[in-house]
Amino acid sequence: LDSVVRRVVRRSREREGSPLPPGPTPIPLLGNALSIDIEEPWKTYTAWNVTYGDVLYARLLDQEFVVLNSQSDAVELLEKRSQIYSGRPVIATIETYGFGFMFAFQGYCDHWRLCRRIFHQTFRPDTALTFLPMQVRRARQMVVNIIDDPNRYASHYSTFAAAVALSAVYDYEPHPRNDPMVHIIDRSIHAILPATTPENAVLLKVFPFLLRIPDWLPGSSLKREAKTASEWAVKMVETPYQYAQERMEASRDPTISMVSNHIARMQKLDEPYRSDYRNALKHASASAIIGSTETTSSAILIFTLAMVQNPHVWKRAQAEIDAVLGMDRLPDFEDRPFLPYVEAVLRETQRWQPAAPLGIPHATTSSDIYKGFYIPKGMSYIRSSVVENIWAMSRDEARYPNAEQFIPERFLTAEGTLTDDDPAEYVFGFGRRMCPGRYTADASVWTAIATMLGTLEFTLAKDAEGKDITPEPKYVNGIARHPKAFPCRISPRPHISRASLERVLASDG
Ligand code: HEM
Repeated sequence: LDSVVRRVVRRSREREGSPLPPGPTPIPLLGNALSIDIEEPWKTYTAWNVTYGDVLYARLLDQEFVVLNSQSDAVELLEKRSQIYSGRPVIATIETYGFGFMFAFQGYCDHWRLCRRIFHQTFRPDTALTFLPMQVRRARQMVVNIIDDPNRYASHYSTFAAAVALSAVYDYEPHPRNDPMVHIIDRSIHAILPATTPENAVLLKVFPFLLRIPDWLPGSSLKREAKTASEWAVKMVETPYQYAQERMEASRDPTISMVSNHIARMQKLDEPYRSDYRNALKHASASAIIGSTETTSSAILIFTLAMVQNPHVWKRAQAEIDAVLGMDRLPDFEDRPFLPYVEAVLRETQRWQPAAPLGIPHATTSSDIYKGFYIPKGMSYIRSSVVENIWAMSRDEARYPNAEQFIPERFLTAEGTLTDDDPAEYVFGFGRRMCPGRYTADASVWTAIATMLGTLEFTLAKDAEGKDITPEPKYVNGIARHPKAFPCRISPRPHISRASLERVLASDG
């Protein structure tokens, strides 16, 4: 009791009379747990905006959240005061599930710094440019796979997303289907997803004994899930790394990838720094694969949903592509500046259903005062996060009238040129923890969308009686969010065939 009293006194001294940001009144112990939509908390925080304003405070059991609903506050704190806003809260389940290697979830420490530096050397804007031809080739291969087997479109999207990352990081070219490395990634992501849902994180925190109960007792499924996930985590870190290492040793021609570049650098280092570096390289590499697969494929799924629901959009985009490129060429990056409507479709895809609606929570390394409010320190006697509510930014009705609707035209001027409003300024997060894969992500999603628009049509699926099936998407929610595959019909445009695409792919080399 004495220590709790001391902490409360210390905190009230720190606060110097500044109140916490406004928010609904918490009830003892549970806090606001009963009024937060645990499945989609971003929607609750967005709804609270009206009553409590842009900066608000909520508590869920012993976790407290300062939620930033506006882009300007997120820039003000997470960017301009990034020195103290770049930590991460501890998410109990991540470690338990064996995914502590992901630097996205590590605090503001030296290991995170080294991982991020290694990552940045490969994915910064100028080096990311070298991936563009590979990304175009992969997008075209994805369309061939869709034409071959349209019903498994969601799986082709994840293969595309994984293939881009695997090429860049390990110089690994997966098979279009049933690739063993893609299988490891898929299984790992599915194993870790439950750990990132707030329900499981809270369950494990409140009932940590769930991890210790015998396998045969009811309730032991969490323990089993955690064990399976940890096994996949080891495979995820080690298998592709070994592949790259062995390939490098066996080959006389130098391979070009993040891992081979850094292994070469590492040889010049002395122990023990060399083993720290090797660890960081393995962790940065596996983080890149996990960070890119779910988010990139989610964006393409969201795009597909928007196209099926709004056929006038893909028709207008195709008219633009045909007018600029003609009918005998597929979009490439040099066409990008001349396709403003396609760009507007990309922006609206990112805004309409952001793939990471709350980003990844930040934590402060010391307390702060902002707009007269007290912002608690990340690791005080209760854990505090500072959350960027990307969902709320995308739902700002003053900036995006009819925000629930998919309207690419909102990013175009009356003359058809692009406006200055680019959701990339918030969908990738803020400050020192901002998504370091964003240049590659943007290029992957653009080339996927542009290639699909140039080659495919998106219509409603029909039921057994020939009636249209209207998709009612269900979302899988965690830190990242994606719609589950829904019935739809994706077919080649009349002038496109598998053979014509194969010819293009052969000439791509
Ligand atoms: C549409 C695609 C993507 C979206 C919407 C997205 C979004 C985000 C967001 C919101 C964050 C958290 C930022 C913050 O804390 O403020 C993040 C972090 C991260 N992203 Fe992405 N991302 C995407 C693709 C990628 C790709 C392709 C990669 C890898 C090549 C990647 C790797 C990472 C990593 C490693 C972090 C953690 C950074 C850190 O904690 O220092 N992401 N991403």
